[in-house]
Amino acid sequence: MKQYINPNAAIWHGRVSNKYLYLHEKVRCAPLSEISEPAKKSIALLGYACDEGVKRNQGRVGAVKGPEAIKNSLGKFPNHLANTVLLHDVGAIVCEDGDMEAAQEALSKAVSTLLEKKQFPIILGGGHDMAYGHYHGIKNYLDSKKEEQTIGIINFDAHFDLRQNTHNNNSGTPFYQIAIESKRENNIFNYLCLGIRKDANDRTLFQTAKELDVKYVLSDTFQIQYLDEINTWIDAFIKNVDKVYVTIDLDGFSSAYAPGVSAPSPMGFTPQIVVECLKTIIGSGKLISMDIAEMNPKFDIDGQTTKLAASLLHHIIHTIY
Ligand SMILES: N=CN[C@@H](CCC(=O)O)C(=O)O
Ligand SMILES: [Mn+2]
Ligand SMILES: [Mn+2]
Repeated sequence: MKQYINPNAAIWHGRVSNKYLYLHEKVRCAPLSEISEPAKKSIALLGYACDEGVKRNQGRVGAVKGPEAIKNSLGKFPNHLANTVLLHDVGAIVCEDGDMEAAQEALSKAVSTLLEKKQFPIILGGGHDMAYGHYHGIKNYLDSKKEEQTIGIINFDAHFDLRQNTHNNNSGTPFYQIAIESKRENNIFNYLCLGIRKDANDRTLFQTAKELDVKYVLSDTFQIQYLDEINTWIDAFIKNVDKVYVTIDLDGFSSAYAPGVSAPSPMGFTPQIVVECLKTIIGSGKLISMDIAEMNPKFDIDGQTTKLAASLLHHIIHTIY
């Protein structure tokens, strides 16, 4: 596959214990083609090293280096996974000659392959255009089972990413593209956004969200003191779908926590509320795949954003299994 690179073992390093105390000691680097159906539970980390969508959306580029930065940070974290749980680095999807659509297509195929091989995929980006490829990978996998399973998308984000793709596809259009395709195929578009900023989405985006029956929680309500209510909304959303795809756009976090993104949010949400919501979502047993988007090391300060992304990952991998 032209848009794919093998894992780079050199990025996994840290304290050496020789007792698997650290995740860089636990992780196994394996190209996608070498992943086989595991006897045990297995997590696969795949990069989406592409910021072409951010560039097309007039954003600040740099997210192409996001996946490696997150993996490198995660490697230094302690490993509390059971020996029976496997953790793989399966490399990254890359964008050749600005062909973002080919990268999305390659991502879609890679996600389907991982699900087919009974892995829990975690995709690390990269621009949020990866959501389009990621969603299709899940959908194609589920459709191949002919069980007509429905997918609910839960997006932690300051932005709807429902821009119309009249001029081009980019990091601001993935959920609009999914919505239009769902409509064409007579499928319900199940989309819940948590942390939407009124000062970062114009009136037409709110109007599009209304027309598409998008459920959302504004950033001023997406706070820990409203957790019970938020959990009620999440539960109600999940009840209506068979599988859940979670996507976390790092630019939804306050820039106090996540300065290393293309479009920072000074008044964004906290890590605490996201972690609590993730517990609810994972507890539902319906989470099929997830990603972390928009990591941009070029604008990070003292590695805070990579460390936040790695902390979230650490929490997730230790909660799902
Ligand atoms: N993926 C990000 N999308 C945002 C970017 C906002 C910005 O550049 O300020 C959007 O298009 O709304
Ligand atoms: Mn965003
Ligand atoms: Mn986004």
